[in-house]
Amino acid sequence: MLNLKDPSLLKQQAYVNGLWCDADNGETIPVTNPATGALLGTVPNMGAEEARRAINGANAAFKAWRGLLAKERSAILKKWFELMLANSDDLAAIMTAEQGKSLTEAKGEITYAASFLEWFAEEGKRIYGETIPTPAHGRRLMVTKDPIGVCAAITPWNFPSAMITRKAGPALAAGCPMVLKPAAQTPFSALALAELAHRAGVPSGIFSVVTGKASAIGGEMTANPIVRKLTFTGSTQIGQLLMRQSADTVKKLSLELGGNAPFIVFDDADLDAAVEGAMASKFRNSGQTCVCANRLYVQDKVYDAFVEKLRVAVQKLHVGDGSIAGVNQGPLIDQNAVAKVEEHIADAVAKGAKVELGGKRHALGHTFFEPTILSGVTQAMNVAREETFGPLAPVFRFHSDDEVIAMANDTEFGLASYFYSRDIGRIYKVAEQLEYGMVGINTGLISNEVAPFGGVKQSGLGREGSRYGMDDYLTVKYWCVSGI
Ligand SMILES: NC(=O)c1ccc[n+]([C@@H]2O[C@H](COP(=O)([O-])OP(=O)(O)OC[C@H]3O[C@@H](n4cnc5c(N)ncnc54)[C@H](O)[C@@H]3O)[C@@H](O)[C@H]2O)c1
Ligand SMILES: O=C[C@H](O)CS(=O)(=O)O
Repeated sequence: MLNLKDPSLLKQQAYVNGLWCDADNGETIPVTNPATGALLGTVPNMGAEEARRAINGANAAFKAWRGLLAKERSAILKKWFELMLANSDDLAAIMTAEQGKSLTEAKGEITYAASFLEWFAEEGKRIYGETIPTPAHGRRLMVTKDPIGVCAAITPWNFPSAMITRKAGPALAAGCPMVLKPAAQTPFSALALAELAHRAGVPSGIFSVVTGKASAIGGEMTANPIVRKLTFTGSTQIGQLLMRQSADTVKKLSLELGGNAPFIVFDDADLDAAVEGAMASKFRNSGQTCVCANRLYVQDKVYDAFVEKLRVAVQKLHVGDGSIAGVNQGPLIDQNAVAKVEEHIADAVAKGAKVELGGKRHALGHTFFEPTILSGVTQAMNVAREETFGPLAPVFRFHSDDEVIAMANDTEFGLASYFYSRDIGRIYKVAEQLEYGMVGINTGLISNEVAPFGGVKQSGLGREGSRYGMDDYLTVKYWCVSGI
């Protein structure tokens, strides 16, 4: 078992309407450590009935929560933020155990996750309306912004804490209750957040965590008319399903979906900086992030030098159990994830790519995989069209700016993109032509709480973080006052 400073943070029950509880039928689902396969514990295998109970509890608590002053909600969110930081070692240990990322990355995620609570604790106090110059005598026009109502959230396993607070922060700051279904692989991080929310004074029903049958819980969330907003982070495929399921009750949707990020290195780039950025973008969380560089495009004049520098850097990565000091590449989440990486490598090699480094399952076994570099990669290969979600760096060669912009945009995804150049004219031209929600220029790390995170095309709808992130939890009300 985990060696926590506060063992009470490891919860094996769901948190519904302020109470820790089991599934109605007593069923549980196991949670395992991907690095060892060891059983960490279990959580309730809940379904539609328990989800409905949480939604009803959220609805019952909504009026009082929205009735608080923004600064009163802010104080509770700030307390939650402080408790996350005060318990960051335990929260990180729980995350590393159930998700696999290194303790260093896990602690970084806790800080990142907590920053959304701090940010929206303040943003919630700045939800301004406006007056509109009247078009008619005797009338006054104005706009107020109101909390949208009960929100449902469904989150992925790769960032088990940040993907939750990036939703709960703005929702609660706006005055909305939230019912969350976390990923089955990483429920303990979500339940620890619920415990800290309780300690911070978040009232019963305002933040509930329902664990268990995804399709049953999601089915209730999408069909129940009390839920006015669904916010989802995960694959495009599931996002599309939830969008269809939400149509009958016309819910407001935030969708943070899949990516296929291009990482472009022009011949005028600082190559050492480009390699550093590629390492940060590609191998963070062992390549299991939605904004990972999925395709590395390098201009032909610097192609060989870049591949060699990248090889040197990748060789320094340390694969192992994320709880061990010095490890920076943990296991993949499951065997399906390993199979995806293997399939992308096999397909690329069969179509002419070369394995420059790695290329196979790691000697450690389980779901560990060798950090891998492929050269000679082309648009004809599956890795050019599909999100790998693993430690695979496929390097494509290109000749002209127009050619690489066309290749970079040749995808249904549009989340993150990156490029390295020191030519200001090229920087503006390329950034303006890339069809993505986010563009990293001379950097491989772009995520923070103050900037609008999100994509275009089939990478999603809406933005999270920043001042834009609050809009997704508000409705606009137009007042037309006559008889003045
Ligand atoms: N855009 C972003 O901010 C972002 C962030 C993280 C991950 N992602 C994407 O998420 C994917 C990897 O995460 P994942 O494997 O957890 O994705 P996933 O879509 O398989 O699962 C995401 C969540 O949806 C739930 N789910 C699955 N089927 C469901 C159903 N029928 N009804 C309701 N809920 C259901 C899962 O239990 C999980 O909680 C990748 O595509 C990645 O790009 C995107
Ligand atoms: O994987 C998706 C996350 O949004 C990654 S990030 O930490 O927000 O960049």
